[in-house]
Amino acid sequence: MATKRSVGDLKEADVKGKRVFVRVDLNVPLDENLKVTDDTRIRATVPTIKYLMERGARIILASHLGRPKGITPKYSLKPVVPRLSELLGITVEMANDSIGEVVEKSIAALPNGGVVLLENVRFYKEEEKNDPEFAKKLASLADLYVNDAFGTAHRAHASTEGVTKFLKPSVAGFLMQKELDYLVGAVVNPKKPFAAIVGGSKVSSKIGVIESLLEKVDILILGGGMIFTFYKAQGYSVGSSLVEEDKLGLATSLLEKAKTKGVSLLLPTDVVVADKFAADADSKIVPASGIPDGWMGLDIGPDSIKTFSGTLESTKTIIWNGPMGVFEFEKFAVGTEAIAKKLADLSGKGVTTIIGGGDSVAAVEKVGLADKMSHISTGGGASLELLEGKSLPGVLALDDA
Ligand SMILES: Nc1ncnc2c1ncn2[C@@H]1O[C@H](COP(=O)(O)OP(=O)(O)O)[C@@H](O)[C@H]1O
Ligand SMILES: O=C(OP(=O)(O)O)[C@H](O)COP(=O)(O)O
Repeated sequence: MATKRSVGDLKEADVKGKRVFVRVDLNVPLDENLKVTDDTRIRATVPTIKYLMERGARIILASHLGRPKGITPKYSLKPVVPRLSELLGITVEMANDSIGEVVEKSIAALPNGGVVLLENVRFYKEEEKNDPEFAKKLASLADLYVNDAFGTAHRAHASTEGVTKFLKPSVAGFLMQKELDYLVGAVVNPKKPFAAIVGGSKVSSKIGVIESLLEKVDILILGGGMIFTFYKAQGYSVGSSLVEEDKLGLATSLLEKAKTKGVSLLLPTDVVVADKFAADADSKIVPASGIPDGWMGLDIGPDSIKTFSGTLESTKTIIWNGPMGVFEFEKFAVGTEAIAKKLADLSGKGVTTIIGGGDSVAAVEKVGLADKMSHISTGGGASLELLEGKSLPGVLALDDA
């Protein structure tokens, strides 16, 4: 496994009275009223923050939320503050920016053990560009750097990678360490047969991962928004379903590669289609090859659930990232919930089950099955890239142990 695990240890850092910049992943799902619908990622940040609070550090939290283009109020991190404050037992202060004078003033006023949350770092385009000037500005806010954002460790951005060039020491937080310890162990030498289930909506960033997954897994099950690019590549009509037109060639070559490698690549054979993207849409079940014009696929159908469940029976390790459908709408949550139940059931029979990703974990939490799984990971894309054998830039950038 290329990703290093022996990263600098937070326990060796002297933090009393120091300004500690902690990159966390608070990219949580919000509903239309901007209410947090799953707090897994917030809870996961608590051990590192509490540890620093107890040792008198002055804590500066930074995160992104969503994929905003410039300053966008609906992607503010403000909705996270009440739950975070409750979990930490203090009032977390919210800054209105992530760099600059206002932020510097809030930090100067922070008492030992105090916590300030910076506004969404992606409100600056420089964050995703990993702009060195922006990274320098972030670095200037603090005396040391802790990366606890495992969910964003596969992104080489200013607050996950660039900042470490200007702020030392740069060490891993407890969540980062825990995720690496578990996932590297579980995927380097998985018990076989090994299956990956990939769905969700981040098609363009995850379809590329499939190529490497075909080298690692025995079974690959696809669902969610991922499938329509594969259908279209096979000449099926997909109505108004989510399709990445520029990935049709890649989809065709992946189907070929799976055959050559002897990997069972399973696509749903039936889908639940909707006449609009809404909770109260009209819906019907159609064969995968027959999505009518004007309809969009929002869930996998009952035959697919049956086939997927049967196939998973034979496995010893399963990693799942990306919901099977738009589970936020009850009507289209059936496939995701059925797969969650299947994995919980297999977990009880000794199969290693790993669920990763903000929305996938939210779906499993929603049906109350999270504690039945072997490992709940705060990273979807990050855990898939680890599985591919890739180095995670956010981890590579940290000091060596
Ligand atoms: N068929 C589909 N069409 C559009 N969106 C979908 C479809 N199936 C699932 N999704 C959406 O995918 C989103 C989660 O995708 P993603 O971010 O890739 O997962 P994760 O956060 O678990 O990594 C969910 O909000 C869900 O509604
Ligand atoms: O939610 C995340 O990734 P995930 O959906 O793959 O788990 C991370 O916060 C990274 O977000 P990004 O994929 O917008 O860089």
